[in-house]
Amino acid sequence: QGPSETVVCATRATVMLYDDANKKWVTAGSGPQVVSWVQIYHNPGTNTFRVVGRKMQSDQQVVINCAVMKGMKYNQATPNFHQWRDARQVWGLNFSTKEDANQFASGMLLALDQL
Ligand SMILES: CC(=O)N[C@@H](Cc1ccccc1Cl)C(=O)N1CC[C@@H]2C=C[C@H]3CC[C@@H](C(=O)N4CC[C@@H]5C=C[C@H]6CC[C@@H](C(=O)O)N6C(=O)[C@H]54)N3C(=O)[C@H]21
Repeated sequence: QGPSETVVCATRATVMLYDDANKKWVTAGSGPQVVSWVQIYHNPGTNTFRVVGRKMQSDQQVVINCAVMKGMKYNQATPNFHQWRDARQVWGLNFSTKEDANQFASGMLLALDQL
């Protein structure tokens, strides 16, 4: 979180990427598939939002750092798996509970609404 950023929401999720070449979902980041702490940051100065996720393990590896684009479609494919496209790839968040999923979705929809 930068100095001028506030946290819109924060949940646990496994961050995934769709590997178009091999037509399969892969977990983002290197090493073992662990749950990440995924937050949406808001920079009120520029009115921009970004999704930042860090593995909940010792190295806190950043596995996603992606801008929320105006007009982006946030697809709630299932109650526990939500996805969206950015310019280059498709991101997926696999939530352990519907509550976590709903928490994140409401933060994302709020962000999209403010852009
Ligand atoms: C028009 C458009 O871009 N369409 C996108 C969706 C979209 C629409 C509108 C705006 C943005 C986006 Cl993103 C699109 O169709 N895409 C995005 C890439 C994704 C890839 C595969 C196929 C395989 C079937 C489906 C899928 O992924 N699905 C089903 C639930 C299922 C749930 C869990 C995740 C977890 C890992 C994998 C699994 O279970 O092993 N998995 C799944 O298997 C998960 N799908 C999709 O979903 C595909």
